[in-house]
Amino acid sequence: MSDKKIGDVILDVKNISLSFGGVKALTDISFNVKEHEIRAIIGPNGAGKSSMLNCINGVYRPQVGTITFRGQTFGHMDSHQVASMGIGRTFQNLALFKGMSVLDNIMSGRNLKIKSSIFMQALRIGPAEREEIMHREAVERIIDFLEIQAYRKTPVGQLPYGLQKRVDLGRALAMEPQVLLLDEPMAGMNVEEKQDMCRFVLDVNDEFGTTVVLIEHDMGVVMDISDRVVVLDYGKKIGDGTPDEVRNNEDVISAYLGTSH
Ligand SMILES: Nc1ncnc2c1ncn2[C@@H]1O[C@H](COP(=O)(O)OP(=O)(O)OP(=O)(O)O)[C@@H](O)[C@H]1O
Repeated sequence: MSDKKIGDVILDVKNISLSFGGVKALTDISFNVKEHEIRAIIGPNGAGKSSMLNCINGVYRPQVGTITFRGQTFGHMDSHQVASMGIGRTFQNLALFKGMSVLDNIMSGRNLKIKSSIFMQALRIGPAEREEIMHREAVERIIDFLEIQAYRKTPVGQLPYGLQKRVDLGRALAMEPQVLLLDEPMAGMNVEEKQDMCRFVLDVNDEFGTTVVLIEHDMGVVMDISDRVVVLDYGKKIGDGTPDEVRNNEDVISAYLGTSH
């Protein structure tokens, strides 16, 4: 990859195990993510990728293990706490407000940052008014950055799928996360949409310095944009390293790259 500066460990996943009844979704998974890195999690269907992301973002509660984010260790936190700490996410299945405009959807991502009371907001008085202007400016910057100015007022449900995914990214960026979790950001996209999304992920990483953790099935994309890759298979970690190291790992080749993915 480029000569960008990778920092210290920002997110440290240690010995995570997660079961659903008798199904072991994750067994003793450890890996870390360094500041400013693009870190991919790959693996065949059912390998445990989404489960891993959902442990980090507080949706699932692992039975064993810890996650340390910027020096703070937790076994489990709820999604709201995780988001407040600076871990943002996009969703595999879009969870946007389809009837609302692009602008309002991205604005909704700033909820965590809004400090004034609902009462002051409703009356638009004093600090609430100044705050609204500030949030609005931040959202407009994101809209410019993602090149969706032309659709600012368009209801999200009327946009093509690739643009909806871009709005989803915009909403996650609106909370100014330090770490961004992307669950299959290019799934269902055509080649051109994938290229655009790749460019935006790289730009977010480069221009905002945001650390990115992504699950992605498209191996070309993963190998192109990731600094390091962790590979899961049947809930276990079978590989961890640079794209080249992972590409040449025998276990990975037989478990994953040899399949039809
Ligand atoms: N909420 C749940 N309840 C029960 N089993 C679950 C749940 N979530 C995941 N699992 C099981 O845990 C295992 C790992 O699933 P997970 O969705 O994390 O894999 P994945 O690698 O993300 O797969 P895919 O690539 O198909 O999205 C699977 O056997 C799955 O059936």
